Amino acid sequence: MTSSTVGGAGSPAPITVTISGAGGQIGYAAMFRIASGAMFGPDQPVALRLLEIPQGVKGAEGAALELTDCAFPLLASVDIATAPERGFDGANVALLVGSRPRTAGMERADLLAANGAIFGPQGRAINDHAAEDVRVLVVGNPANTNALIAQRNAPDVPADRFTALTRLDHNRAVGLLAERAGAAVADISGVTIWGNHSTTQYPDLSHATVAGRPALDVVGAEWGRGAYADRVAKRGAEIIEVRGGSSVASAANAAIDHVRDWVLGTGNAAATSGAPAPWTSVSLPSTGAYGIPEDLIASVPARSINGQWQVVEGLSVDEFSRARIDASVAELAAERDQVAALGLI
Ligand SMILES: NC(=O)C1=CN([C@@H]2O[C@H](COP(=O)(O)OP(=O)(O)OC[C@H]3O[C@@H](n4cnc5c(N)ncnc54)[C@H](O)[C@@H]3O)[C@@H](O)[C@H]2O)C=CC1
Ligand SMILES: O=C([O-])CC(=O)C(=O)O
Repeated sequence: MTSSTVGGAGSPAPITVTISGAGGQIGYAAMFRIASGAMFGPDQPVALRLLEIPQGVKGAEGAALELTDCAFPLLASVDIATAPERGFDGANVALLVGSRPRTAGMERADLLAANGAIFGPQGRAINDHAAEDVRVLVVGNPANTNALIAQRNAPDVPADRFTALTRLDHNRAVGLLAERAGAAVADISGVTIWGNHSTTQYPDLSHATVAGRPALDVVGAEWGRGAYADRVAKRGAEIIEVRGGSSVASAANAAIDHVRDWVLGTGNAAATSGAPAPWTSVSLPSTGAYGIPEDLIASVPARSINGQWQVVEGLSVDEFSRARIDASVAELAAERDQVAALGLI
């Protein structure tokens, strides 16, 4: 709908980013940063596709007007769509943010059915219309199972292009650890979020370090495996209680971090230098690593190398961690069984 042209001769072709639920809060918080270059860097133009349902279109239209008013040099075009087929046409990156929130008295099966009605058709539209290199990040809850539904409805797209957001949980875990340890965020590494983006997730400090020292020694295992892990897992509810609304800017920031690291890489330099690369947490279709069944989309430690997520394998898992990982994976398996029973996958 609005349109401008970027760059001159030699400028790379724009990357098309589709945001579903673009008229909502996270979409609004994400799109200006994406248009400013936060996702792909200062030399890469972007084309934005804003996908909404009719009730949400006004929000997307208003945001598009403001995008024009920002005069972002990297923003090649903005289009608004209500049909997924058009919204995902040629998409290189798909951020699936719009979903059906749980309302009072709603059963989990009703929630999964309502989301199946969104993520099934969106998966099919991605399958049929997105660019060959499409990368999908599901933000809308229940994110892991919504990603599984979309993936199963897109049989022609490589399965590992479907991911769900646990980077927000990861960033929360890093931020809260740095705060407790009195350390800089840059001094923290080796944190992992395992399992589901839900309160069963396991924020794991077993391999984390603070300025090179084992994190569980720095903060104490009792706190690190107790109150801390609990607070990370329930941080979403804490934000809702304090703010009176769910996380928005931090969720948009995490989605941008996830896609930026996926496309630009977390470990390219280390892969060639032989130095250990930092990892992050990503909900990926399981490779079977760490005993996670292969048909689940579960959070694991991962690095992106040459544009592909690779699970960090071979980390030791003690009895405590095993039980916590298994509990969250069991919840994912139960969600998978429910959507399978509903015929959604
Ligand atoms: N994975 C994560 O870490 C996090 C996930 N979330 C989830 O992200 C989702 C979005 O959150 P907000 O932006 O705050 O919600 P919001 O309610 O402000 O926006 C959602 C938008 O999605 C649109 N929408 C609904 N169905 C759609 C469809 N079929 N196609 C296109 N658009 C559709 C709505 O019209 C609305 O504008 C929620 O499910 C929330 O629970 C939120 C924070 C963190
Ligand atoms: O519970 C919500 O809707 C928001 C959410 O996922 C989070 O903050 O982690």
